[in-house]
Amino acid sequence: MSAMIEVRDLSKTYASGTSALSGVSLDIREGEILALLGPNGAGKTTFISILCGLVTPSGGKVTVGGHDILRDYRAARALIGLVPQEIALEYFETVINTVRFSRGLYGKPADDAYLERILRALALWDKRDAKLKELSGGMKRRVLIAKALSHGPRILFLDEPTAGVDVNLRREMWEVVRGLKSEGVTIILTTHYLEEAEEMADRVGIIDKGRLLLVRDKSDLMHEFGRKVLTVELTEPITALPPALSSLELSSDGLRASYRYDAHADRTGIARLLASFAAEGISVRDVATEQSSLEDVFLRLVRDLA
Ligand SMILES: Nc1ncnc2c1ncn2[C@@H]1O[C@H](COP(=O)(O)OP(=O)(O)OP(=O)(O)O)[C@@H](O)[C@H]1O
Repeated sequence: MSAMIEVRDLSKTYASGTSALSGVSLDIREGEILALLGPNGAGKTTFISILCGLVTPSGGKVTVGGHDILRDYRAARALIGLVPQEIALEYFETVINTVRFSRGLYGKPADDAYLERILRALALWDKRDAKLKELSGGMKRRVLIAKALSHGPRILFLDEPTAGVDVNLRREMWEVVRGLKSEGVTIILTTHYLEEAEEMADRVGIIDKGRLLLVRDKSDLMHEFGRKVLTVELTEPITALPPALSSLELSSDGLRASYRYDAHADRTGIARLLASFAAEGISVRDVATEQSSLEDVFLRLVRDLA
C-alpha cells in the first residue's frame, strides 16, 4: 500500500506557548485504519486539525494524496472528510438537506444519487426527511459521518467517534467504519479505548505529550503489550513458591501468587500452572484475571521510551 498521507517533523506551538506537537513523522497508507491513542491533551486533536487545515502548523511538512496541505490546500482538503468530536448540527434542518448543504460547501455539484448511497449505507435513508432534533444520539453521530462523506473524500478522520456512547452504539459505529474501509476509504481515528483500537485498527500510533511514541501493526502491539495477570488466591498462606511455580510472584502475606502472561499467545501456560498447584498440594481458593489497560500500556511505554 502506498502512502496517502506523509507527515514529516510536524510541530505545533500555540500562541499561548503550549507545545502540542513536536517532531511527528508518519506515513499513513492508502486504505488502512490507523488508530491514534493517547491521554487527554496528548495532541491528537491538534494533529487531526492540522491535517484537515483547521490549525496552522508551526513547523514540518504534510502532504495528502501528494498535495502540500499549505501550498495546495484546496486539493488536499477535497480528499478529506472530518467527523468532529462535538455534535454541532442545525437541529431544525432535515437530514437530507444537511448533507446536501455540506456537499455544496465543497463546491461540488448536486448528486442526490451519491447522497442516497451514503445515507443508505449509514441506515439513515428512512430518516432523510426527519429533522435532526428528532433523531437519537446514534443517528446524530451517523449524520456527522454522512456530512463528512458528502463530498466523496478518500480519507476520513474520526475524532473520538465513540466517546461517551453506550456499548451497542459503539459496535454500530465500528460496523459503519468497517464498511467504509471495505470501500477503500483511508481512516484515521482517535480514541481513548484500547478495545476500540484492538477491534478496528490495522495500525496503532501512540501519542503522549505531543510526541509520537510509536506506530505498530496492531497485532504486534497487542502481542507485545497486551498482557494479562492471573492472580491465584490460596486457602492457606505459604512462605515460598516451589520450583515448579517459580515463574509466579508471591504477595508479602503469602496468600496470593500472580502470573503475567501474553493473552494472545497460543499457549498461555495456565492449565499447566493450575495443575502444578494441585501437584504441589497447594490448595487454591479462587482465581482472577486482569487485562492490562491502556493506562498500563502507556505507563510502560512512557517509562521505556521516554
Ligand atoms: N487552541 C488552542 N490554544 C492553546 N492551546 C491549545 C489549543 N488547543 C489545544 N491546546 C493544548 O494543546 C495540547 C494538546 O491538545 P489536543 O486537544 O490536541 O489533545 P488531545 O490529545 O486531542 O486531547 P483529548 O483527548 O482531551 O481530546 C493541550 O495541552 C491543550 O491544552
